[in-house]
This record gives sequence, structure tokens and C-alpha cells, in this order.
Amino acid sequence: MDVKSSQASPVLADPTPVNKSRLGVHSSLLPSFSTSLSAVPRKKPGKLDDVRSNGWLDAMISSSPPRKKAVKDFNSLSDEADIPYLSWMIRYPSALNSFQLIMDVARNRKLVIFLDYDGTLSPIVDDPDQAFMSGEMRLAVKSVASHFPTAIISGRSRDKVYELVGLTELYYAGSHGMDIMFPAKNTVCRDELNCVKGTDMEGKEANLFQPASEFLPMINEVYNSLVEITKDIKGSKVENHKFCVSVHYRNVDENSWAVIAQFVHDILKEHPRLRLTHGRKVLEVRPVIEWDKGKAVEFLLKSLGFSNHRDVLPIYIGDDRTDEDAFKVLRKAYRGYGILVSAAPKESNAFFSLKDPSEVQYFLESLVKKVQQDDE
Ligand SMILES: O=P(O)(O)OC[C@H]1O[C@H](O[C@H]2O[C@H](CO)[C@@H](O)[C@H](O)[C@H]2O)[C@H](O)[C@@H](O)[C@@H]1O
Repeated sequence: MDVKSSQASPVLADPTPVNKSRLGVHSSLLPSFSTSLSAVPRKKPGKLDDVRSNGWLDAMISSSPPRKKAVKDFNSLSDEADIPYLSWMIRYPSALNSFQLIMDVARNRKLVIFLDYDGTLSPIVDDPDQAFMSGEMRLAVKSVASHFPTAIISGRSRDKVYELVGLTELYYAGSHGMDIMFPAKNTVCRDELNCVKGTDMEGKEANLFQPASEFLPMINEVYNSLVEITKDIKGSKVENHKFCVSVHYRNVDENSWAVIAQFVHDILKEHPRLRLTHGRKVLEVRPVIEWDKGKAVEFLLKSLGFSNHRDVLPIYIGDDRTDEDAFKVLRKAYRGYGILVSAAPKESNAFFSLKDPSEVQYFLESLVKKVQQDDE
């Protein structure tokens, strides 16, 4: 169903120039790591210099802004500490305040919604196994999916994210888009080589696109090695997401971050066909194949028959660095809108911003309300 609007404004305007500079922390501000090894392991990591000089530590430190309390009144200007955030919002306007503008651009076009999971639909919490979405958020996502094609694209395994979301109305892409399931009926799989037929959670015929399937044994092996070598680092956690592995350091003493990074660095040195990406207080090991959340968005749009730029307006909502690939794809040729979920200023390829998952929920509910009003 399309969103209708009374005002015509077909131009997909770019409200902000993108500053590509990175928010880094100078290495002179880093803590000393000389005492960290006592906390750690039987197997020794390689020289810790690697991860200091290659920028990993800077990236790790800036990888997740401190969590703030949800702000109920998103128009409030009262908190002086929020001035940097408010000036950042001039470049990344609130998708709530810009809602009418987005609806004007969506006029006579089909909205297709892409959602990240952690930090977008569920708040960031210390334990990844406790990252649940609220019942209200589930209802909002379900309602959106009943009006617009909606996909979840997560770094988690597809099974895990489905278990957390629990809705059959959506398309699911796990492992940063390296594991995509979509119905076989009325769709085309654009890459026959990497597509197999399967059945979805309801037993219906589905296409399964897995461009990294040859990496499965390697990922399992690396997962086992990472579990073993990090087991004495207090607070570390390694997750197997089928086509990628997550190494969490959110709960690790900052003095041991260099050690955990160096272990991952050493593993990657032994496996040149794997690479690293940074998430929120997590190091993610994945195949070197040219595939990411941006490619997954393009793939789904094509496979589901939504590749015509003039008829379709894709919106992608996400909060971390891996979502930037999707924002870039949408920004290219003013194809659609990326919406960054962030309570702190950060550089992004997104057009708009939302402060936290509660604002995401409100935005999704507003989409549903708008389409219901138009149908009346
Ligand atoms: O692509 P996403 O759906 O956003 O998944 C990215 C990673 O999310 C999870 O980790 C993040 O959320 C955790 C729970 O709030 C938090 O504890 C952690 O620090 C975050 O990095 C997930 O556990 C990772 O495996 C995903 O890659």
C-alpha cells in the first residue's frame, strides 16, 4: 500500500552534506595496557602493538556512545548537555519532525521498510541474550509489515533474530545479510548460484540466499578457537552467527581490550579470507566476500520486485557502523532514506535520525496511522 499525501514534493532532498571524518580518540588518550595481561589467558596474544597501530583500539573505544535515558519529549531544548546533540540534529534532522516531508516524498510510491534489530528495535543491554524487544514494539513492527513490505537485516544469525522478533509477516536477513530468506512465490532469486529452495517458519516454500555458504566450516573453526582463547578474559563473549562471529567486549575491563583485539587480529592473520568489522562494543569476524547490509538491501529490493527507483521509497533504520553500508546504498542517487538511531552525535550516511528505539516505535506507529487515515 502506498502512502498518500496532500502535498506534492517529489524531490528526495539531501538535508545535510556528509562529513566523512571519523570520530576517533587520539592514541595519547588511551590507557596503558601494560598491566592487562595478568587478567588473561593461557595462550598469549601476538604483539599488542598491532592493534594499537592499525586503529582497531581507537575504533573500539568510539564504537558505542554511552547509553542515555530515553527522552520522552523529543522537542525539549531544556537540557544544556544536549546542545552538541541538538546542533548535530541540524545535519541529521529528526525523522519524527521531518515526518510530513518524508510522507510527501513517499506520495504515490511504495514504501519498503528495512529494520536493524539491536539498538533499533531493542535497546542496547549488557547481555546480548537479554536483548528483547517490547510487546509494543513487536506490535508496531507487525502493523507496519501488514501495510508495507518489511525486512529485518541483522548481524545476528537469521534463526536467532527470528526467535527474538517472532513475527512471520517479515523477511529476515541474518549474518549481516549473508543469509536471506524470502518467499518463493512471486519472487525471483537474482543469484541462482547462491540460492537454494527451502521452507520458511510456516512451512511455506522459500528462497534461501547464502552467498558465503562455503565459509561455514571456517567460521565454525574460528568460533571454536575464539571461544577457547578468550575464555579467561572476564566479561568477553563470543557468538556464532553462522556466517560471522561476534566477539563482545562491552563487559570486559578496558585494560584488556587490547588483548582481546590482538587475539582476533592473530586469528585473522591465520585466516586471510576473513575480515573484521566493528559494531557496538563488538568485533565481528566475517568472510572477505563483497557482501554487506547494503548489498542485502539491493538484493531484496530486486528479488521482491521493488527495484524501480521512481515507484519505490526504501527506508532503512539502523544504529551501528554495519548499517552505514545500507545508508550509503540509499543515499546513492537519492534512492531512499537512511535513518540513524543515535542518542549521541556521530557521522553517518543516513539522512535523518531518531534518538532511541522508543522513537523508532513512534515513527513506525506514525507510518501506520498515516496509511490508515489515507484509507478512510
Ligand atoms: O545488526 P544488529 O541486529 O544490530 O546486530 C548487531 C550486533 O548486535 C548484538 O550486539 C549488540 O547488542 C547487544 C545487546 O544489546 C549488546 O550487548 C552488544 O554490545 C551490541 O554489540 C549481537 O549480540 C551481535 O552479535 C550483533 O552482531
